[in-house]
Amino acid sequence: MSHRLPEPDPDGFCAEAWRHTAELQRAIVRHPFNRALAEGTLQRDRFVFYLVQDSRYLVGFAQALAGAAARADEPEDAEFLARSAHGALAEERALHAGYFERFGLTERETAGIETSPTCLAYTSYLRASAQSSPYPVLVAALLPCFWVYQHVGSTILEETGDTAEHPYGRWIETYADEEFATAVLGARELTDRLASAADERTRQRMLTAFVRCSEYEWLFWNSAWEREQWPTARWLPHRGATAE
Ligand SMILES: Cc1ncc(C[n+]2csc(CCO)c2C)c(N)n1
Repeated sequence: MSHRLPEPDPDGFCAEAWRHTAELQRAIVRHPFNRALAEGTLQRDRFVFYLVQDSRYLVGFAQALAGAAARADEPEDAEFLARSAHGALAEERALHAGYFERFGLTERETAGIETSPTCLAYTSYLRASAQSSPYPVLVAALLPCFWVYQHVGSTILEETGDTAEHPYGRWIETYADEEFATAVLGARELTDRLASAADERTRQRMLTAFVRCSEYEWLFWNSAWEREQWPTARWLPHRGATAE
């Protein structure tokens, strides 16, 4: 079942951030990668590239969430952030046990796929935010990961309807399910609350972080569509994949 989210508080940060990125959010849903994913015509190697990058992304994202949990003022917020960090790592494990196995992906094949420039840039931005941005700015950087995915997942699910026979059904279900929708609402509520207590400069920085990470979400799908490589790789001996 699809779970469309209720609209955010119209006077809050989230409503403003979504309005600000509305065109980009539409472009994300309409990106050829997501069109092909919805239609079930996405080529295996594009999806494999995406899965491998995503499993690396999830580890970095979980580290940034754990950093946010360590900095939260309220125990409930720390619990939410730590639970989300656990969720991201559980998702990474599930990718391995589920899709990696289903697509017959061996360690050798995945190790041969270099972490892409986009994946490294996005995770590096999140890790750097966890280290040196004010806590509200870090939370705003983490929000697109929740919200943009839920938006894409629920929009695709509305188009596909029944996912039982869909080759990417499990992926679609994960990001359109109810538990995940609850997590998105939690992330939005936290972000709105921090923004309403923040000064104008911090709020501006929150918006900048939200926009940047929404851009990285687009870049992430685009990099899988194009199977983005390091243009410099041709001058280097073949490297096995590393975390960095
Ligand atoms: C590039 C990229 N962006 C967002 C997600 C979605 N996501 C991953 S973990 C998590 C929250 C914790 O369960 C969310 C929303 C993804 N998989 N890959």
